[in-house]
Amino acid sequence: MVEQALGGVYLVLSLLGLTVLYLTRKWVVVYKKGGGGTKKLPPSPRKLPILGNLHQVSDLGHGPLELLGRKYGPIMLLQMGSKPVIIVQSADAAREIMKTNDLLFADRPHTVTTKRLCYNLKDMSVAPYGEHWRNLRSITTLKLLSAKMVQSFDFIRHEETSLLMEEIKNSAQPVNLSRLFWSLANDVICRAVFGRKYSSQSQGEGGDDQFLTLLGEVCELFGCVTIGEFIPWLWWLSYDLLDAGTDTTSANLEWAMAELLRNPKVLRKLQNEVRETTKDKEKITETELKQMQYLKAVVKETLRLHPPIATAGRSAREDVKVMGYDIPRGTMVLINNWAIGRDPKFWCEPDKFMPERFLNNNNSSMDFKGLDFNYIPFGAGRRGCPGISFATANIEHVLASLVRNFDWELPDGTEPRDLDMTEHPGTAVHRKSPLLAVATPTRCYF
Ligand code: HEM
Repeated sequence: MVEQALGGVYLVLSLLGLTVLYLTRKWVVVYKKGGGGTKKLPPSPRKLPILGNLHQVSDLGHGPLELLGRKYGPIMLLQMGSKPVIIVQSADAAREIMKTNDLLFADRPHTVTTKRLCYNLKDMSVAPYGEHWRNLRSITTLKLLSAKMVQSFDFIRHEETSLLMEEIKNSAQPVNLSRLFWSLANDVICRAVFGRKYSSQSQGEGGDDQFLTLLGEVCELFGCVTIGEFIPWLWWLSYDLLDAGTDTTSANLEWAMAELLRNPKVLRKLQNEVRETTKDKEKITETELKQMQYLKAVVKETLRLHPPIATAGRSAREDVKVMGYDIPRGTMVLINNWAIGRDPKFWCEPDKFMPERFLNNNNSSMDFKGLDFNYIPFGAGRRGCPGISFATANIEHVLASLVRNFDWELPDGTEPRDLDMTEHPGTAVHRKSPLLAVATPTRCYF
């Protein structure tokens, strides 16, 4: 009996050993074939058979990756089960991917889920580089999200922001800003895309929540990752313009208000600028927003510390060398915007919220165009975000209105330094706990 049991264990162990040998050999083949000689691969933490590096970074979150990068350098190779993934965490390495070799990295990685839910990769954000993607991209940048079009949505931003102000004024305090921002961002984008909104607020206009329920269900489906689809950043790729606009914008507003509540001096400085610039005006228009340099610095600093898309994904279209290392065709590449925005080699006191850093001479010309690779919250190159103007117009308008019309404080006497800033990665990186704040309307309320 005992002998039989031991025999069984021996058999299982042997089979396991053979599987390990086979799989390990397979990975080696992936990385050695095609070039003739041995390839020079980026440094990599020690791997386990079958699992590779899965046990070290189970979900490829931006924080754990940054920690690992401190040991293995700005470009490293992780073996996530059977998938090799290159992690890029410095401005120099990002420049080589998104500028020097932009065309060779103009594909997105995809999974079974993205293929199924994105019309077999017909959606612009996941479409492979080629004619179909180029057509969608030019329609989007030249028509849907052109500067002229974004300007034409001005009235939508005004109406929706005024509704938000009214809701905050009439709500029981404290207000749940996280919920309000999500609903506002979704209403603005739905009105721009479909000409109507779908939140319960619009029930009287024949609106219903079915659409939002469907959107929620799609989010859930993307949340159900299968083995081999371990990469959280891919979730945001799922929804066309709709979710790209809603989730990122609301996350940014949430973090901006959280940082302002945590830094009352910054909040006061911003309020002074906004109130001074708009003191004779009824509405905040583009003209006033253009003059608000501190507001722009607050938005930039929020996107540096809390980029909603913390890691941007690309895929190598051909064998290519980056920083002297060989990257085989088809390899997935993750660019950690979050780590780059906090790199102490470039940013002094990187974890501190200091909008002033964007007003000083060295950084004042930094914008979102992806020309300076120390700061790429919207990505860069051919696949860089086409929604920059749409997003910033919305964010600046809402933030200016919030600090102009209300004084803000944390509920229940919470000290600013005690505000919980834990992140909750998902489609976009939001706060873990909803942001609650007490709003007191000011004399200049409109
Ligand atoms: C704060 C707001 C936003 C941030 C931080 C953001 C960030 C990003 C990033 C990092 C990428 C990947 C870029 C790359 O690979 O180089 C991206 C792509 C994209 N974004 Fe945004 N985004 C924002 C808002 C928006 C809005 C409002 C829209 C549309 C209305 C939008 C539409 C898209 C689309 C369609 C892509 C995929 C582009 C392609 O693959 O060709 N985003 N975004």
